[in-house]
Amino acid sequence: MSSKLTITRPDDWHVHLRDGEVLKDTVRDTSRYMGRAIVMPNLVPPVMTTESALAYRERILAEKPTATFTPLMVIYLTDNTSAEDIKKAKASGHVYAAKLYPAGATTNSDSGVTNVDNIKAALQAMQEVNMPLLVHGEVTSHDVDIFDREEVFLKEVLAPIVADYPNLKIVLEHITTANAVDFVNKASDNVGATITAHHLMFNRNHMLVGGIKPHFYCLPILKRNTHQTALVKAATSGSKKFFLGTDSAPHSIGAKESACGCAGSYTAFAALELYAEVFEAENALDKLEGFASFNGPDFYELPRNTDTVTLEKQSWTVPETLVFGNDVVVPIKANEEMTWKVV
Ligand SMILES: NC(=O)N[C@@H](CC(=O)O)C(=O)O
Ligand SMILES: [Zn+2]
Ligand SMILES: [Zn+2]
Repeated sequence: MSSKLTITRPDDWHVHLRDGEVLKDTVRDTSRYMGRAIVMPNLVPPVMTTESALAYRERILAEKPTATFTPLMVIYLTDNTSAEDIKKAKASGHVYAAKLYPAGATTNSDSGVTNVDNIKAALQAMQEVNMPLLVHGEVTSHDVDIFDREEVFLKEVLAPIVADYPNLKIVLEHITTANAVDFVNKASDNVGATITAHHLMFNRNHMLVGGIKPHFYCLPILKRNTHQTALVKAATSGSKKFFLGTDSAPHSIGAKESACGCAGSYTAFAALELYAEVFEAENALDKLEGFASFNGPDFYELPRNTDTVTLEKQSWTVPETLVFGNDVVVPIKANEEMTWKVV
């Protein structure tokens, strides 16, 4: 086993950089070796217009990311997003996608879409201008069990969208089930999916056995180990439909370790290292470059990065906390050993 691995510079196709005083910390971590990042728009208030996306982009750039880093902006779909809004976003040259949050499904999704019928004009325009639809794929009805919400979304919401807009590019974000893997595999090449490092490394036992561990609480929630196994198989399969999206979603320690803790896990401090552990355990390190550096840009029809990053076999301990503005965030695998390091 060689102790070094050099791959084309990766990108993160789903990340939460947040805003304000924490932005310098998230931008530093994500830009450390990611070439580009699809920046999620679920701020308060959300990034709903081209103007707010461009202003947010300027705030990110003002935090002086590494010279190799480019933020790719996303607008947040609401019941009121029009075809004109989409065309304007596309024409800006800096908005690369629009995001469907079913209203109430996850962190800061209250202004999201209440019924997909309300965004027909926007979806039609996205199909026309070739702007990908990014999807948080969970239904929100109270009578659907939280562990079934992704599976039900596939049947009730996503399948009709795929059928009605066959030329629309769709990324099913942060997939968590074997059902989602099957759905994406059976769909056309216009349908892809991101997979997080934490959904590859963990299942619901990690979150719930031996005490409830809030830092594993994210949405869609970790599922049983059979689903985890299906995700690992998909990510390491070499299929071009699956690509790296960390869904790194930091919340301050107090917001997580709470009687009503926020959903989201922080992984951007060591994203590629976490994925490398998973791929190595599967004897699939040769598939990491496709997943991390090729499949995403190919799906988005963007050029692949042209320089490289090198991972080295190196043991190090994840800090207990990391600086997060004036507060701290507890990273995934806090106090635990890592085996790879980007050098
Ligand atoms: N994944 C999460 O658990 N949380 C994300 C929102 C999201 O991506 O659904 C966040 O913004 O905190
Ligand atoms: Zn989400
Ligand atoms: Zn997310």
